[in-house]
Amino acid sequence: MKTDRQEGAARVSVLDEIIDGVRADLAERQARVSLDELKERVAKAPAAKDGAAALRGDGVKVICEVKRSSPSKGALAAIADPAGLAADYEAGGAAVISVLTEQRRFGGSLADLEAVRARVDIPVLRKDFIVTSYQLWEARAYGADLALLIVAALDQPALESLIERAQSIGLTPLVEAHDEDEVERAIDAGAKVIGVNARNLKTLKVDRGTFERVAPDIPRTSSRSPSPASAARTTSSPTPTPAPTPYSWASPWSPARTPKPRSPTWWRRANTPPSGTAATDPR
Ligand SMILES: O=C(O)c1ccccc1NCC(=O)[C@H](O)[C@H](O)COP(=O)(O)O
Repeated sequence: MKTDRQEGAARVSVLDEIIDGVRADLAERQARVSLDELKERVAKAPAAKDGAAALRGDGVKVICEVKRSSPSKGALAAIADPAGLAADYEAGGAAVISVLTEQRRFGGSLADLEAVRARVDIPVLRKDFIVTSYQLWEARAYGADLALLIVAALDQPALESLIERAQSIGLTPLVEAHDEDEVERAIDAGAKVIGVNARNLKTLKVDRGTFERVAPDIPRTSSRSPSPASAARTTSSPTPTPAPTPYSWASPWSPARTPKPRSPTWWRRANTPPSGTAATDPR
């Protein structure tokens, strides 16, 4: 039987194409580096920094991004020295540094992540298209404290299991959603830090009203954020100042909007405060 993807090219989204490339690159890395090797490296690594704590609190917290190119914008900046750029971001007041590690469309690498980790003291996010726990181990092995999980890229069981796995190895999962349904999926899956991307990753269209529309659905006990690149863009400027974002990171629950009716289980789960992360792998 034909799948949706086989029936016609029109049904294959930009996100699908990116993930196909990510899986091909991942297969090569898995052939070179075993999971056990990654785990050994993680065991020797310093403990992860608290990514969620870095994003909580009053005022706007900015995630600054090391990103050379993107499918929507093409080439952005050559970034010969990603660690130097990250140090500039840190000096400029960034709360977290996001490092694109996807190679084909974004020009990133795990080497960039490692170099940034070695230079800055603030938490570092691995920004990629994570579809397996191997990539989470890689993230930790190369120094990430947070890892991006994109709801649109994962079915619900995979999302739940990757959130759990990330937490179990000390990573803070930053779960990215684009609409109300994805926010609900993120919360149901146990996300505590939710990023709202104004860009639909399947069509690349941007709707600047997205955060305002979906933020009221995110409980106060979660950190909510516009997507990293909405808050701070990669720049070749030597001393970039984090750009202001129109949205406060932890803006108060909007009384102007009545949240959708939710089940008692939803409310219990959504309002359970972050419990911290376990440092050990149960496996
Ligand atoms: O930015 C893209 O073109 C893009 C396309 C498909 C999947 C992901 C994509 N970007 C991921 C990012 O790293 C972006 O920083 C983030 O999504 C927001 O970027 P922007 O919409 O340009 O502010």
